[in-house]
Amino acid sequence: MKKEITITNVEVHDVRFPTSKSFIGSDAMNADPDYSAAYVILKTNHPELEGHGLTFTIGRGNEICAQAIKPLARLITGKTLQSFTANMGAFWTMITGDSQLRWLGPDKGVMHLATGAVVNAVWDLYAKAEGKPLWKLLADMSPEELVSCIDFKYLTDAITPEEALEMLKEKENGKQERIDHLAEKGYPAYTTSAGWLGYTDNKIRQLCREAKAEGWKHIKMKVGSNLKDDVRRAKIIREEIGSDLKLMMDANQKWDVDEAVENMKVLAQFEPWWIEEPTSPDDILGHAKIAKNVNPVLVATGEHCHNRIMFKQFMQSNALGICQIDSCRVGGVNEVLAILLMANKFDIPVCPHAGGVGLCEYVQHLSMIDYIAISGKLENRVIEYVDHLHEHFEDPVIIKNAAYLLPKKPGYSITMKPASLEEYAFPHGTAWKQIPKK
Ligand SMILES: C[C@H](O)[C@@H](O)CC(=O)C(=O)O
Ligand SMILES: [Mg+2]
Repeated sequence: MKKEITITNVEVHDVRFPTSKSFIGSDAMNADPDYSAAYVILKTNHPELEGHGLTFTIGRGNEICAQAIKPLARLITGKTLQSFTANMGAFWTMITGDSQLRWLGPDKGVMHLATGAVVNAVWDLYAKAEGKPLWKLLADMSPEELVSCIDFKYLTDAITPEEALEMLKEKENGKQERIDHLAEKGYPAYTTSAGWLGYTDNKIRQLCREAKAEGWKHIKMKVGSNLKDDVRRAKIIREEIGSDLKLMMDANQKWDVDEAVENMKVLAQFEPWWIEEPTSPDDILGHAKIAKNVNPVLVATGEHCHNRIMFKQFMQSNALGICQIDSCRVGGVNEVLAILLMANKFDIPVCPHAGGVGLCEYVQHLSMIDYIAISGKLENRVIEYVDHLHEHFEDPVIIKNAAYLLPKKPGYSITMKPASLEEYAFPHGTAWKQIPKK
């Protein structure tokens, strides 16, 4: 990075897509989500260079996230990008450690969602300034540089910086081969788009048939409405996809612990690979109990896991068989790196959450860096794919043969088209003009 880059202003946009109209994204808890983004643009002293980031919400409440970004914006406005990139770990500690804001967080709730948007926007700016896609920016870092991005506070009983360094050094060998592999084959993906809960049986049947014909090998369905419906829908899906394809189930926090175990005894006949969010995402011991009792079905969670410390406890207590990192539920790239390293230490596959707007664009970079530099593995790892709203991004994901292709353009792939930002601005964008506000 040759020129000095100063963040001169932070724009915040409340962007919402009326996905609830067609039940896109619907599940047992979220019957009518409007996929939304509290969206940040970092303006700099170089008009052609901006950092973009978002945090995902599902409609009402997006404005609260947008508001929460504003006090964080104060912490970075007027500062140079170089003052952050000189020590990305210190940057992250500064953003999450403000002595007056920290009563609202840190590491949880709206403040942490807002943190994810701002931190990711800084990483996007960093990657763009270096002319590299985010995965490449990270892949080009030395093990020491990667470790220095992470705040290990509260984690050292599970992983120390020294252990993390060792792990990363071990994976230095073979990095280029893994990049070449991704360039040729892409990173395996699964689809959630066939099984939203609000879809009719016929629609699910049709979408599963299409997904199989398109070459998808893994399909996720929503469960948790009521057991009879779950069984009927699972039967339809298995009829369409046969027994070779992997089926995953997502209850979106619907059940109590014992109810989850009982329901999974019935749903086990459909041979799900995992049951996702079977109960409250905060109930670590509950997940451990479920995991013990539904084995060999794995328990997956993470899209509502607030922070690295909770992930640590899920891993330490065998409560998690699949780790579903979320790119902006936690505080952005720095915190995700910590979670990826812990998952590697506990030998837990990472299959990121991407059911939302922009999440596929984000998480492809995270899984790719996991493969290239951290776990070095693809076995039992798939990135979620939802087939919605990619047309609003400048550098949308590309899926071929049920795999994400390696992103090539500089940045974190999260820049939305200006026309989309305008059209879907809430509440005054043209897309919202004819729609009654809920
Ligand atoms: C409300 C979202 O669509 C949610 O259902 C996504 C999700 O659980 C997933 O992608 O997994
Ligand atoms: Mg889910």
